[in-house]
Amino acid sequence: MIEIQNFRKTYGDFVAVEDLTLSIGAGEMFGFIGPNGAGKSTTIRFLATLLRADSGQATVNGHSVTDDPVNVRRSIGYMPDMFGVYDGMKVWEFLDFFSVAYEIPRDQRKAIIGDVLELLDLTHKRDDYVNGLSRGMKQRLCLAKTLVHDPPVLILDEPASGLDPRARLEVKALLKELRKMGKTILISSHILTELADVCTSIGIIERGKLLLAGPIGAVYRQIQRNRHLEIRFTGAPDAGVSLLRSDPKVQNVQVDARSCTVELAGDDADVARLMRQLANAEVGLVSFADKEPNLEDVFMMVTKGLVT
Ligand SMILES: Nc1ncnc2c1ncn2[C@@H]1O[C@H](COP(=O)(O)OP(=O)(O)OP(=O)(O)O)[C@@H](O)[C@H]1O
Repeated sequence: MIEIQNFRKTYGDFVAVEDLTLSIGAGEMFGFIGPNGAGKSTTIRFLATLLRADSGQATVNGHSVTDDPVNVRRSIGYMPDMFGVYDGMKVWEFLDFFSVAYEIPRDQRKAIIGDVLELLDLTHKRDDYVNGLSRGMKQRLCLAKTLVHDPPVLILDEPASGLDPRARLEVKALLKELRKMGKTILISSHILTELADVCTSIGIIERGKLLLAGPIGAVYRQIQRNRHLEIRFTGAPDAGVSLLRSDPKVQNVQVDARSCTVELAGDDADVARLMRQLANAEVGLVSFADKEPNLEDVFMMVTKGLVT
C-alpha cells in the first residue's frame, strides 16, 4: 500500500534521510519510531506530497507521489505534527471546509460530517467554535478532517503528542477502530509505549537511517535470540545466583536485592530444566518468569547496534 524506494533528502550539507526503502502492506498499522530529529517527519512529508526528494521514489495506493500527487492526496488522510485549526470557525464548518476541498458532493457532506463527528466523539461539539475546544478535542478534530474523504491510507505524524494519558488512550482506541475499518495506517512517534500494543509492524529510524523494519512479531523474534528470565527469591538471591552462574547456557546475570534477570541461550527444555534445578536446590525461589521483549528493548538494542 505504501512503498518507498531509496528516498534521500538533504538540507544543504545535512543529510536528513539517507537511502530509505520501506514497504507497508494493506491493512497494516505501521509504527514509525525514532528520536527527535531522526527523519520521521521528513519521510512522512515526502509521502504526503509536501516535500521534494533529492532522489528516490514512493507510491501510495499505487500512485506515485512525484508523478501523480493529486491521486496520492485523494488516497491519504494526513495529520501533520504541527497542525493549525481555523479559530474563527465552528467545528462543523471546519469539517465542511475540508469536505469542499476534497470535492465531496454537497448533498453528501452533512451526513459524512455527522458520521465523522460521531466516530471521533465530537457530536456534542458540532456547533462550538474551534478555538473553544481543549487540546485533545482539537487533535481529535484534526483527525476527523483527515477522514472526511474516507481515504484508505492514514499518515499521522505524532497524533497523540501533547495529550494527557487519558486522551492518549482515546487516540489509541480510535486508531484500533480505524484499522478494523480496513485503513492502512502509518503513525510516527518517539513514545514507544504509545505504539507497543497497536502496531502490526514497525520501523526504527535514527539519524536518517532506517535501522530495522518488519512485522512486530518477526522483529521481537529477531532480537530475542536469548530467552530473558526474571527470577525472584524470598531473600538475598546469592545461592540462586551462584547456581545460575554455574550453568553453561546462562549469560548476563543481573542481580537486584531479591531478584535477578538472566539471559538463557536455550529452548523451552532448558527453561524447564533451570526452573526445576532452582526449585530443587531450595534457594528460596518465589517466581520464575520468561520475559517477553517489549518495544523499548527492541529500540534500545537496535539503536545500540546489537541487532541488524
Ligand atoms: N526545513 C529544514 N531545513 C533544515 N533542516 C531541516 C528541515 N526540516 C528538517 N530538518 C532537519 O532534518 C532532521 C530530520 O528532521 P525531521 O523533522 O524529519 O525529524 P523527526 O524524526 O520528525 O523529529 P521529531 O520527532 O522531532 O519531529 C532534523 O535534524 C531537522 O533539524
